[in-house]
Amino acid sequence: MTGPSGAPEPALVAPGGAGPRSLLGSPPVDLPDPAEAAVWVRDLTRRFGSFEAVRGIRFAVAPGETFGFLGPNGAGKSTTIAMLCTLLRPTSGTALVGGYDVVAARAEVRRRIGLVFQDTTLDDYLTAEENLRFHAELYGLPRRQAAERLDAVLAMVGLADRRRSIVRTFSGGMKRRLEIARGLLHSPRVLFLDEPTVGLDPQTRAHIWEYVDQLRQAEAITMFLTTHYMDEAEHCDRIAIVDQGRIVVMDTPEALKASVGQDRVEIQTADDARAAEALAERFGIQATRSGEGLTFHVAGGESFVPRLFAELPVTIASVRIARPTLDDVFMAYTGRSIRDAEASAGERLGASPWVRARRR
Ligand SMILES: Nc1ncnc2c1ncn2[C@@H]1O[C@H](COP(=O)(O)OP(=O)(O)OP(=O)(O)O)[C@@H](O)[C@H]1O
Repeated sequence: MTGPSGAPEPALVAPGGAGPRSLLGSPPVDLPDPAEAAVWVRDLTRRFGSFEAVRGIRFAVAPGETFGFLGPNGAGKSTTIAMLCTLLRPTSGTALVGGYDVVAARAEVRRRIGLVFQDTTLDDYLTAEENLRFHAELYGLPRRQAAERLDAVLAMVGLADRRRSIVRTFSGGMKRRLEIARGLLHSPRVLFLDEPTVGLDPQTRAHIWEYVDQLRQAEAITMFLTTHYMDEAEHCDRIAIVDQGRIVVMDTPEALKASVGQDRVEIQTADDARAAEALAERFGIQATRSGEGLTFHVAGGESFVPRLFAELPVTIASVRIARPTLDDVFMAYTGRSIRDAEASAGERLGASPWVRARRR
């Protein structure tokens, strides 16, 4: 796999900032001392029969960091999170959470983590408060401590005034917020959120993120989340872009976008097919066609556009230049858009009865 042409290879930055790393294929990441990391993962793999869902990933998350796994459906995000939460045994490799091994010290790991999963596990027939109390008992929280904590977490997710409502009457967004509150109840060191906003409408997703961002300030907690929404990855301190069981690249969202280095140019023309041919012949640019026109990437979009008008033998109706997004980063490092990756994963996954059963 190759990086974006001409772009300097971004570093796989491990907590502590220890030196640059090369990154593509299976990158040799220098890991910090396991004792300094909230999550520490070395060469982790997971196979299902002959299929390798997670293929030797390596990364570390610093205490207090919000770290995201960004990738299309089927990339191995949930499988990784399930291993880190001790719900699935790795095939090989090592993973430590809060300094404890996820295989050898499951109970220690479980005490230190909170989970918010894609599928709701709330009891619909209990009130918000009863759901939380049940969880506090499971974790053996002393009664007074539980009561205080319950007040705090309900306030944190804006549900204090709905504490006595039956969960069945909650909207999807409220349920997700309650799940986040529950995940935080026992004051975990690391909160795992697997696609925390999947299935919610854009406005509710934005609200959930407001709460998550506030939590980061209030709790100084480490967060590990997965998402296939590019915009959500922007909330992370660092992200790992994952594809087909591998970490393709890992850095801050800003550094990743800077590494792509090229602007995205979208044009609408009188004849897109001819324009695409001319772009290839005259400028060596491969443009992709969408319903709305042509898209391509160049360094210095603004200075390129006048040349385009002067040299393209087709009338240009409109031009739009955009700075790189995480979408472009995904495209640059994997060679396809996350939407195409999702579509092909969908075809692949569609055949699997296991996945069909899991999907709502
Ligand atoms: N128990 C299982 N048995 C067989 N295959 C599995 C199992 N769990 C996961 N897989 C396969 O492993 C691959 C990775 O799945 P995983 O759920 O980790 O992906 P993901 O990135 O989290 O995507 P999604 O958001 O759709 O869950 C997929 O191809 C999936 O079909």
